[in-house]
Amino acid sequence: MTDFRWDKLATDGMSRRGRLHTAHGPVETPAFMPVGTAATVKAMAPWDVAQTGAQMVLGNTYHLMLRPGAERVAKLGGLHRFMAWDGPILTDSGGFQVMSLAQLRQLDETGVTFKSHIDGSTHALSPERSVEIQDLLDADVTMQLDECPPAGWPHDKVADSMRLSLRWAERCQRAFRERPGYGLFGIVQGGVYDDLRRESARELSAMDLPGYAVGGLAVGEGQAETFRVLEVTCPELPADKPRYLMGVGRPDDIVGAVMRGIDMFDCVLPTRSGRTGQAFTARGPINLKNARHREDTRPLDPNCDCATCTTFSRAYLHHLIRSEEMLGPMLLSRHNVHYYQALMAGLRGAIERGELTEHAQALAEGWHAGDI
Ligand SMILES: Nc1ccc2nc(N)nc(O)c2c1
Ligand SMILES: [Zn+2]
Repeated sequence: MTDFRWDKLATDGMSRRGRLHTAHGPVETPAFMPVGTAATVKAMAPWDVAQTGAQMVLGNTYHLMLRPGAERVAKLGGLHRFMAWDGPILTDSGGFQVMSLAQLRQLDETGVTFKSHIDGSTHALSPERSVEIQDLLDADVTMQLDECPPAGWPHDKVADSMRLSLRWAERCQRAFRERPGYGLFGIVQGGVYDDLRRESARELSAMDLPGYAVGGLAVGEGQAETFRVLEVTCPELPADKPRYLMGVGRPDDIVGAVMRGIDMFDCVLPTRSGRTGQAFTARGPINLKNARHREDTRPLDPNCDCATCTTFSRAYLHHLIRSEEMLGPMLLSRHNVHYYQALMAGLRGAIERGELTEHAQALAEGWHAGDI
């Protein structure tokens, strides 16, 4: 059984090309993890997800503890067998989802209690219970339970929240069941306050965890602030451990974050926007709902070799989305996740060649050129 570790293979400025080794296989970094919230990457079968080149997917403690239940998933053989994904899985710890989805939630030192958004039943999530749930799910990467302060909170409230998350990190580390190939990641908090970000990163670094996430971003602060926080935070994290920016983002967000030292990403954007007809292409995003596509026989993205782009015309995709046919979200989700994986593969190659700056420039020119 392999030990959980991240190998740094090359660097280019602040960016790194690496490889994460987990119980369920390797992950080339920089990596994008499609979000599989309720044990499915929405509208995609696991073989579709694998075909995009994705190696690791994300699951959610919050959703799975409510339905079908963590003990039930364990009884059914764990999340890998349940959803037929035999690659690595990272699960978020639930705190963020509770604050954004649950009703009547109460957060205090012990953890968070809340009512299910599904049936109103009451649940409690402590650092220990969150780690236990992620163990029951058999997640390769467990995320600490944390609090994600909403954008706009004042310094003193963010400081209290960040220090609570640090105490929860300690409790998660004590509760985590060490076994080869599995790791617990800490989550840096601190809002947009440099001093708090540095304190959180330094305290978590001292815990010598196998990986570090940067949380509390992608909450509406805007790209410039996101990048500024990364410029403050990443240098405070161990150079030989993977860094995961949670909930990010658009393609240009990802490129900028890789250039500032981030190795792992997850975001609902490629799947969620795919379901509404938005497609990411080398010439920027396009919306297939737009009437201009209704007789366009060209592929979605001539630079893309995915099954959607090599089989169907924009006219057909426009028809599917307009008709609200199930195949529309399926085909666009596949293309978008494929596009994100191709973006990551391009970034990995550019870092290996020491050409990330030029590569990022070329990508930005394409996106700004706009659709033809
Ligand atoms: N933008 C995000 C997305 C997911 C998060 N998950 C956790 N656990 N913590 C955060 O701060 C997050 C932020
Ligand atoms: Zn495509």
